[in-house]
Amino acid sequence: MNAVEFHDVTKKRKDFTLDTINLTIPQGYVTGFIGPNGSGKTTTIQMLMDLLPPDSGDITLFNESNKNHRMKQRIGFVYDELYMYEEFNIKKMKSFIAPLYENWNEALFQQYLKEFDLPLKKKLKHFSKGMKMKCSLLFALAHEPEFIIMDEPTSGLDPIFRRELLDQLQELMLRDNQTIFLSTHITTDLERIAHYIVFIYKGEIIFQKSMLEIQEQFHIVKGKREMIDADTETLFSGIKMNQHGFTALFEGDSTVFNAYSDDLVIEKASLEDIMYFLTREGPE
Ligand SMILES: Nc1ncnc2c1ncn2[C@@H]1O[C@H](COP(=O)(O)OP(=O)(O)OP(=O)(O)O)[C@@H](O)[C@H]1O
Repeated sequence: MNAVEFHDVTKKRKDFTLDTINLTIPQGYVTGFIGPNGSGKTTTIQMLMDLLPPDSGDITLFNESNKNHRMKQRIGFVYDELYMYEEFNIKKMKSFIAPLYENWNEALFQQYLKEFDLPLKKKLKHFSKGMKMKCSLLFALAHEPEFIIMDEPTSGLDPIFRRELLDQLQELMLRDNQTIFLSTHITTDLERIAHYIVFIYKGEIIFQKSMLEIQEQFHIVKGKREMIDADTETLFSGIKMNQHGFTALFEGDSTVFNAYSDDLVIEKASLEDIMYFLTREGPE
């Protein structure tokens, strides 16, 4: 079962097009959403949350249209922009938000408020970026959503809270059928908690794969310069040359290089490596 499905979704903006997006977010797993700046991650999430209408295509949430407002009860949305409520403090915000949710858990709210060390009566406009993110997280978690959507949740957080947040998310995953979709530039966070990765670049989904497939399929290969010619070049992505040799990304079964094991170094590629080499113009 998928928590979310995008079917042929297209959105044109001034200098940018999200082009025929098809993606799924499987229920019960953590899916990481990665891509360089300006690739379309926030635009995709805004459309998912029905904050921005697509030009064409359709989006379903738990097999129903994402325009169905009942679905919002089941979602916790975490992001760092709370500007609508800048004049509010947490106490006032709670008086507006809590009644909207059937599953509002006041005890959990109080527990997180204490854990996150947030002031109840300070205006949100005086909050730091990290405090805003924690505040967004507080409200998202307090209604016990079964699906949490996060747009760069760890970006403004100090390393200690970031790690605590990841532990918290891992704990939430132990709950039945919890689903998390999380956009981030901190790919090492995803290497710790994600089961699936969606990679978007220039408005196109480049791949959607499980972490297991990624670990098995992507390799960094290093070798001598003279090994790169018109034929071998096509095997690799983002070839990087220097005076000592080449480094490139290889996608596939690395046993094809077994006969060259004395001349090549082959390592597993990290998510950062994959992003870097797939978006590089090579060879150079
Ligand atoms: N309101 C808008 N009007 C027109 N273009 C926009 C608007 N918001 C975003 N864009 C453009 O859409 C493209 C994708 O932006 P988006 O914020 O979705 O990318 P992103 O992957 O989330 O980037 P980042 O990692 O930098 O947050 C960019 O080229 C951006 O300039």
